[in-house]
Parts: sequence; C-alpha cells; structure tokens
Amino acid sequence: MFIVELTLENYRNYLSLEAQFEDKVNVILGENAQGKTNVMEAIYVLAMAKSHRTSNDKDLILWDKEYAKIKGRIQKRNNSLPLELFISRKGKKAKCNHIEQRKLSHYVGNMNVVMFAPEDLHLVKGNPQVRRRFIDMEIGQVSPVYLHDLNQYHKILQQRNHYLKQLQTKKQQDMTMLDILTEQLIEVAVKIIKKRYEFVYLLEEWAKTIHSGISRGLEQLEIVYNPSLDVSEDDDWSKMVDIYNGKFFTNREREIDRGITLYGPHRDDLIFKVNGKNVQTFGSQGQQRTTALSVKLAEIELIHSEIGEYPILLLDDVLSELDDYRQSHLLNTIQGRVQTFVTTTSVDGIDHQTLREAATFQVNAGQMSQMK
Ligand SMILES: Nc1ncnc2c1ncn2[C@@H]1O[C@H](COP(=O)(O)OP(=O)(O)OP(=O)(O)O)[C@@H](O)[C@H]1O
Repeated sequence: MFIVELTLENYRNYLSLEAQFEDKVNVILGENAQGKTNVMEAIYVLAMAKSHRTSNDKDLILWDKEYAKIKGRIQKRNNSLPLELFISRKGKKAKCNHIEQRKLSHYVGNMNVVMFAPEDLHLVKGNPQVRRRFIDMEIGQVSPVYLHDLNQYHKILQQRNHYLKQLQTKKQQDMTMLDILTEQLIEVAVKIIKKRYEFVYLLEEWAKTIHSGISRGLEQLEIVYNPSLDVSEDDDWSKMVDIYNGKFFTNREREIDRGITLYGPHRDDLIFKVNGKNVQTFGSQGQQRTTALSVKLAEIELIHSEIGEYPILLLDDVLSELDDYRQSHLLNTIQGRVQTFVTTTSVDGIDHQTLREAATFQVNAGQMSQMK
C-alpha cells in the first residue's frame, strides 16, 4: 500500500500542507527543526491514531490553534481509501472512507506503517515499557481484537490496583471483590499473552534471517518473550488460567502490601539475544543498532504476511546513522516493494541508486515543496 496524498491543517509547525507522493522512495530534505519529522509523524498518526513521540495529543496541534487535521488517501491493491483524523483538545475523531468510526480500535489497521527512528535503539537499550509498547502497537496494527482486549485489560488493571490500594489502607476488607477482579483480569491477560507469544515467534523467524544477512552470517539473533509469570510457549494454554490463579493466590499479601498488581502482561518483557548473549547488556552499539534494524525489517515482512500488502516505511533520520553496508542492505531490501519516506539533512554520502531515483521534497519552516 502507499499514501498518495497528504493534507495537513494546523499540524505541529504546518499551518497547511498539501503533498502528493511517489509510490517508491520519497526523500524529505531540510535543515534541523524545519518540520521533516513532523511530516513523518503525521503519516504515522494517520495510521496509528497516536504519535510515536508523544502521548499528549495536544502537542500535535499548532500552537494557539484549537484543532489539527490530517487527511490522506491510501492506495491499496484493490481500492483507494480516504482517511481523516481530527484532533482537538477534547479528543480525536477518525473517519475512514468518509464514515466516522465509533471506536479508534476500528480505525487503526486501515493503513499500515513501520517507523524506524533513532529512538528505536531504545527498543533494545531502553526499559521494558518501550518493548511492551512496541509489541502492543505492532499487534494492534493487524489485530483490532487485540487492541480491544488490551483496553479491557488496562481498565480492569486500574480497578484492581485501586482496590488493592484500598485493602492496603484498610478502607476495604472484603476479598470477594478482589477475587472477581482477579478472575476478570486473568481472562483477558491470557488472551493477550497468547497473542504476544504468537507474534514474537513470527517476528523472530523473520528477524533471525535478516539479522544474519546484515551481519554477514556472523550473528544469530533470538527474540525471547519474558513473562512476569513463569510460563513458556510450550505450556498448555488451557492451564494458563490455573497457573495465574495460583500465582495471585499465593502472592495476595504481597500485592496488598504493595498496593499494585505484580503479575500480568503489563509486567512482561522481550529479550533480544545475539549469539546467546543479551544484547541490552552485552551488545556493542553496532549490534544493538543491527538488532533494532532487523526487528523493523522483520515487521515489514510480518505485516506483509498477515495482510498481503507491504506497509509504508518511515525512516526518520536513520540512514546517516548506518554504515555503508547496512545502508545498502536496507535500501536493497525495500527497493521497488515498499513505499518509503526518508528524512535527512543532506543526501551527501548517501549514494545509492534508490535515492537517486527518488522524489525529493524540500522542507523549510513548516513549508514543503517537491524539488524538480
Ligand atoms: N505544536 C507545535 N506547534 C508549532 N510548532 C511546533 C509544534 N511542535 C513542534 N513544533 C516545531 O516544529 C519544529 C520541529 O520540527 P521537526 O521535529 O519536524 O524538525 P526536523 O526538521 O525533523 O529537525 P531535525 O533534523 O532536527 O530532526 C520545531 O521548530 C518546533 O518548534
């Protein structure tokens, strides 16, 4: 799939923007702080209904304005799809094919993107929250049911934590309510973990091959799902509810003492290993970067295998970070198959046929125009 047109109104530093893109590679060129990332972010937000760099939607609205609007037309294999996102201080409204979507979880997934930005190194180096967000966003792109379950889970978790706090401060004594909330939490938790195991299994299949290619066969990548509860993908899923129940039962006093839920998908993590060693602790900068790149390229393949179309790839400020070999590997991989957006302050030093044939846009102080 590819994005044919993008229109912005009051988005970040763009008062208005109308752009038409190529279905292959689009290079967005400009000095620092001119609005290159803002365009990439707008494309990402159009797909995911949330930003990759802020959880505060108000940040997306041009200062002193009341709302921001992002519109785009997506060309899929069989149809052309108009999408629209309206962001105000009160919330968001999404339209797909001119029809307002009652739930954002129904909207997300109509357009698929994979973003690779310098922050993605945090996927390997950062805290577990970054990796959980990654898994959730990626599964959510191809599974609206997962997003629904995740919302449910967080609602129940909040209620359960609130109740644990009341038990901790003795405002409540009754354990029946805790049992009910625990039962509800486990039911959704098991669905989420099962889906995550499936996702990680497929992601690892692709990422392993890609990583081996980038490292010229010298490194073997493994991706391991690390649950807060001692389970493994070989365990019988039908027993998972009992395993959870047992864990919560034996740790009841600890949970009340702490006033929080200690086990569940909100505490799980991913481990990336290269040649058997955890890359977060033992990997070099280069290995960490290669791991992040392999995972992103694997995501492209994974989405393709799930929905039968390639997602749009957004490479924000990362090409210049990669050495020549990795740059070529990346550009050769996407060549001709994936609509790609590349931001850079200069094309010097990025000498690749893919970029020579690309459409180039110049960004300057919230204005973008195509270079002839
Ligand atoms: N809500 C907003 N309203 C108006 N301007 C904003 C808003 N949010 C950010 N900006 C402005 O957008 C500009 C940053 O744009 P962006 O992050 O796209 O830069 P960039 O061209 O990618 O730069 P770099 O090469 O440094 O990454 C800054 O000038 C910032 O002040």
